[in-house]
Amino acid sequence: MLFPVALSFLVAILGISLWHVWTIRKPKKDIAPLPPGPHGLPIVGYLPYLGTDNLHLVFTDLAAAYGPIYKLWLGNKLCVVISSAPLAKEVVRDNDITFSERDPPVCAKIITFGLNDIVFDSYSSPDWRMKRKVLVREMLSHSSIKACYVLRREQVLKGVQNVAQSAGKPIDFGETAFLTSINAMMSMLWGGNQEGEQKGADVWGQFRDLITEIMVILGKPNVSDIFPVLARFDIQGLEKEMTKIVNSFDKLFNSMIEERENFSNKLSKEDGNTEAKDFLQLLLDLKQKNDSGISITMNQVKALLMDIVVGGTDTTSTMMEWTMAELIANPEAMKKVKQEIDDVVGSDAAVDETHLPKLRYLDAAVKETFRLHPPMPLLVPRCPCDLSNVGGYSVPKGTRVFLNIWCIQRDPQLWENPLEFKPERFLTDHEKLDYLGNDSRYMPFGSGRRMCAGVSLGEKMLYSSLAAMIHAYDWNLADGEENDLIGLFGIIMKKKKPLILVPTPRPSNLQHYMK
Ligand code: HEM
Repeated sequence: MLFPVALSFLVAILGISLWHVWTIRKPKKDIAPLPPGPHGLPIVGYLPYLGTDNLHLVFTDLAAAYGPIYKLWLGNKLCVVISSAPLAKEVVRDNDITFSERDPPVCAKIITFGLNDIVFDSYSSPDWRMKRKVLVREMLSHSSIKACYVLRREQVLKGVQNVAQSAGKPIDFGETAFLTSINAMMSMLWGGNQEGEQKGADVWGQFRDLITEIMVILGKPNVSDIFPVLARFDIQGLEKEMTKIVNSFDKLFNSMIEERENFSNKLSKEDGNTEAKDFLQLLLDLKQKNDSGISITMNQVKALLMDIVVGGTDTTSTMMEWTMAELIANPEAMKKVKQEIDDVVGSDAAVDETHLPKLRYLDAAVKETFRLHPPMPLLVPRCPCDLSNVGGYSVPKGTRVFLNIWCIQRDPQLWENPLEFKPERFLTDHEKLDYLGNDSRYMPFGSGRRMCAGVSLGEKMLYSSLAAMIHAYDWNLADGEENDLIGLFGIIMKKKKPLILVPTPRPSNLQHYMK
């Protein structure tokens, strides 16, 4: 008697459980399915199949198999990859606010003084708005960028002068470009009043080394991001390394700030003049002024400095290297760029920023390089703050969304002969495309509310340094070197092999940079 009762009880429990599972798993009528995607392994998901380099290429191959929107699991993280212009538009324009969150990696939280920066802070935080306003409207406004032009120009001239020491010898062009852009950036950040050239050079050298280390660590996949439950063990030791770096940065920032505060006090006592044009002073002034309605903490000041130094230097110099590499590989285009610079600047002066609007072919060549080699081929991943729908598929809240602009900017349906370097396309059929992300076929600086905050400064630094180098020297590939145009995926996609070139001075032009 007892047995049939127990059996019916068990059947009832099983029935209820099955019904429960069925109702949970069964997609609700009005909720679209998740995008298709490859199967992975239990626990680790698709992670073992991603390989160790060139994630954008793996993602592009998967798009050929699964379509312009697909999902994959990396550990227990759901990721969605978008690889077509119309779907990218749905994300960054039509649903911009929903997709304006980030999903910051553990190491990014450390290096940004606890998400006190702009790149990784949450869109919904009022602080993010305030910081972005400070950077875009105060520090990088048209008048501020103009005001620190002298500091930038001095470093471009120095960059050209430094190359003169290696005339006729092979040099690593990427390294030269990096030195020029970090020096220009540091000068704008801090250069107005630093005491002692040598001291400045030493500190800038330390920044340079630290930035390189940050890029290496941020570029490594971190087990703590994929399995957050393991984060406290820091299995690869990356968080420990990043903490060391942020401590070094902190020391450098503290000494810069202290030195500046002492210097400003001294000045104001001596002659009542506290005005300085560099970014550090602008930030410190804002921190002190309460009447501006902006209340910024010291950690936010440091994190903003970090965004500028890290976000603005490697990107700019990497693009100098890629553009030079494409011009070396395409001598006809190089000839046109050089001819245009010679026509506009002549041999009576050095390149300066007033020449840039007239260098239309150079502009087209740089844009074409951004198309083929965007330094952030997957942008900075987005994260929806709510369940959303893209291309008829559900993208749940918290999904990490990659926009594969590398794939979109080489899509044969959008670009004629997409693999060819053809600057002319930006003078004819694609003349209207710019860096503002209004057209989802082309967005090397991103798009929408989270697009790059430093476009105009990055553009000025890149164009003026490159034009000056081409004006002052002829550049040729060093003997035995290859110019292979292959990228290596990382937080910034650089050339896999460095570009080793031999500079030959163009004496009548070079003299204007040596003063
Ligand atoms: C060639 C130079 C540069 C390139 C290619 C570049 C590219 C990018 C990209 C692709 C993003 C992500 C956009 C998105 O998610 O849609 C970004 C974000 C950002 N960039 Fe740049 N960038 C450059 C220069 C600069 C400079 C010079 C600065 C500052 C002085 C800067 C500051 C930022 C900041 C603060 C963000 C985060 C914006 C946010 O999340 O709200 N960048 N950049």
